Amino acid sequence: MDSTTWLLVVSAIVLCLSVYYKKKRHSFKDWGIPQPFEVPYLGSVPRNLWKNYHLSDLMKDMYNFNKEAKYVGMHTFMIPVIIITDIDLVKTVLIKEFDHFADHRELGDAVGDPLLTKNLIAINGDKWRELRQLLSPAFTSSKMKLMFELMSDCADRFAKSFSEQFLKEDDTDMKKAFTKYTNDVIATCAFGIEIDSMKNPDNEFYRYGREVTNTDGLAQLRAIYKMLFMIMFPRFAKFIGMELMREKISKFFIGVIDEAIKQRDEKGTTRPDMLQLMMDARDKNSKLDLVEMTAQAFLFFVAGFETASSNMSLMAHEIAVNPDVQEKLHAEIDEVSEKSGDKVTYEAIANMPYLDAVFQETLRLHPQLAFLSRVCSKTFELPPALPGAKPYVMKVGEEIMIPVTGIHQDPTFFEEPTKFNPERFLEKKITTTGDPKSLGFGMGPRMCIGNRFAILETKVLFFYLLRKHTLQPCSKTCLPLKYHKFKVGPIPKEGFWLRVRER
Ligand code: HEM
Repeated sequence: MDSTTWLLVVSAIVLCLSVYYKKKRHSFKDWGIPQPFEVPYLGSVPRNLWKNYHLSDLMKDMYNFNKEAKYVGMHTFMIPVIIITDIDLVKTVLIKEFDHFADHRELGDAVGDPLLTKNLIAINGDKWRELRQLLSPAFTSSKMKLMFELMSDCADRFAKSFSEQFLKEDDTDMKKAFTKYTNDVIATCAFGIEIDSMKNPDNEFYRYGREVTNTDGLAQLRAIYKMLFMIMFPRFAKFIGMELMREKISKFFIGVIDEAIKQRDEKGTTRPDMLQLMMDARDKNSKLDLVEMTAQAFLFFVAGFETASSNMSLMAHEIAVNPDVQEKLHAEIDEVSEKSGDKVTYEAIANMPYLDAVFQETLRLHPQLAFLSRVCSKTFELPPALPGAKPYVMKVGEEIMIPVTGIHQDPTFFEEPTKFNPERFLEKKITTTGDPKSLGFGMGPRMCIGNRFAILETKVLFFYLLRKHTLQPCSKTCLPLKYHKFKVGPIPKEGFWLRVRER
């Protein structure tokens, strides 16, 4: 081909692409919805790739893009998204009008693995309502009280191994250590299996847990883009055999649950764990089959393993770099320890206001999810984005996001928002449930079902850990803390390193 032909071909391609783009992209501006500059076809995604820009920075920018607006618009690649920035409207979509925004984006047919598509977070509509109702009794305070012993044993054992392994080290990889604890807690509470990952880090649970929640290098970013590709081009993804998780892993987890159920059914034994509660629900109305039970246990495993351990790492980091906070926490732990002796009780842990405030402040300053997401399930008219603009009618399938990091760092809600200050939660003006300014566990009927579980396992861990240890920054500690742009969660590039010393 000569150069003129090349030029014609390239121009024709560019023309086709721009006509297609104009036809497909959402014209937010026609509705008076503010929208920042975006790259054609990629939307706001590239912002996340240049400079040191983390997803939470994107959410802060979107929240602050137009302070007058109730919502703004952006695209994730070609998918249009409405970002809700008005706090009353946040409450409306998450609670008051929940029926219109009850769904999550589905992974679609391309993701064939039932463990990823049949779990609570992935399903919608009546199926979700039924399953949520069925699983909710497993997470009540009384059930947490029953599981407390299992957690407490793991925390006590973990703290002892922690001393043996890390007191002589100059620096300790805290996230790696905490995933061993969260792995053991969730294995015992969700799967009914007792493991000691500090002593035996080669167990399959721990190995597969690390694989499915891999946040090293570009692995996590690759997985997210793969997932978006599967959502946008499901048939092509299926055709080329794309998979999000190795089949071997899925088979392993189904095998574990199958074996545990068989053993309990045969021997007639019971155990105060999540599997037992699902088995009881199965016996009452037989709505849960083996794969569905495994899908739930698997989701609890992933959430418990990764989200909870990241949150613990951030809490440890803030405790280490804020000696005044650590001092107050030590004082509270010593007081409770004196009264309760070697083994702490559920009631004692539940009545530690400073420990609670440190947990809440960690989740405020470093929410695990930078945004909450909902898909419109019934047409809904949003009020005008700006005074004088038209109301926007959201259609079924359109997506909204709530920019959690933007809200959590808004100085009108939190004085000196970037400062780690647990005292603000001692005043009890803000609660983690039912307050649209505090969204670390989400809000409304679709909020985190495991929030009590996560709070309890974290508190009991820090009780046993800080009773005997002091946490200090070391040469590898990321200071000031900066999340790595390629990680989805709030994780620094170098990970979470601290020095641990005996008190
Ligand atoms: C500190 C640890 C954790 C944090 C910060 C966290 C946070 C969240 C958030 C923000 C959501 C979305 C809520 C929404 O969209 O409104 C969520 C959903 C969920 N979380 Fe957690 N989570 C944690 C630990 C856990 C644990 C330990 C479990 C299970 C044992 C769990 C199970 C779930 C489930 C099943 C959902 C989906 C609920 C639904 O769609 O109905 N989470 N979590």
